[in-house]
Amino acid sequence: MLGNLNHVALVVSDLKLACQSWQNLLGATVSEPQALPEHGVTVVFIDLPNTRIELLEPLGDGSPVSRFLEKHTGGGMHHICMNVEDILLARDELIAKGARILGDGEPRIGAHGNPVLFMHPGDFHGTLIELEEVKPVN
Ligand SMILES: CC[C@H](C(=O)O)C(=O)SCCNC(=O)CCNC(=O)[C@H](O)C(C)(C)COP(=O)(O)OP(=O)(O)OC[C@H]1O[C@@H](n2cnc3c(N)ncnc32)[C@H](O)[C@@H]1OP(=O)(O)O
Ligand SMILES: [Co+2]
Repeated sequence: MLGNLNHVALVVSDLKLACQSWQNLLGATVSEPQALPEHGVTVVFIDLPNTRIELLEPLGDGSPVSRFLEKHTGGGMHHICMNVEDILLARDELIAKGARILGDGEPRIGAHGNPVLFMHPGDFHGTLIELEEVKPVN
């Protein structure tokens, strides 16, 4: 089922300051901030040779990362995202095996314009997992 690591997501309390740290200390190239009100976050991506880092800041009331930030003052690692070729097939297989899909169970469009789903961290030993549908190029 699993493809490449798509991104590792870090929640930060101040996106502008976090971008400056990654740029100035690590020489990272940081994308322009993208507001995703439907997901309650503002996001930037940092491209690495083999994957991406996603920096997340809460956006609006009821952001899914607000409570995380309250518990982890200053921020921290929030989720990992892996590619799947067919997200509905992956979802149905996971449900059949007893795993819980967050939200209403339907994929939503993520930051890259692809369908995404989140799995309950309780089913993965305390790690929040995102799956993103990425079709193979050939
Ligand atoms: C899609 C756009 C973009 C992209 O990549 O394209 C993004 O990635 S947006 C990312 C933000 N969106 C989400 O995270 C959506 C899925 N998340 C959720 O639905 C919630 O955050 C949820 C259910 C994981 C937690 O909700 P909430 O914080 O309101 O609940 P609790 O604080 O009560 O937490 C319940 C339980 O889960 C543990 N928890 C929470 N967050 C994490 C985490 N990031 N990693 C590991 N575990 C986490 C929390 O500690 C609680 O555990 P418990 O044992 O019950 O105390
Ligand atoms: Co993500």
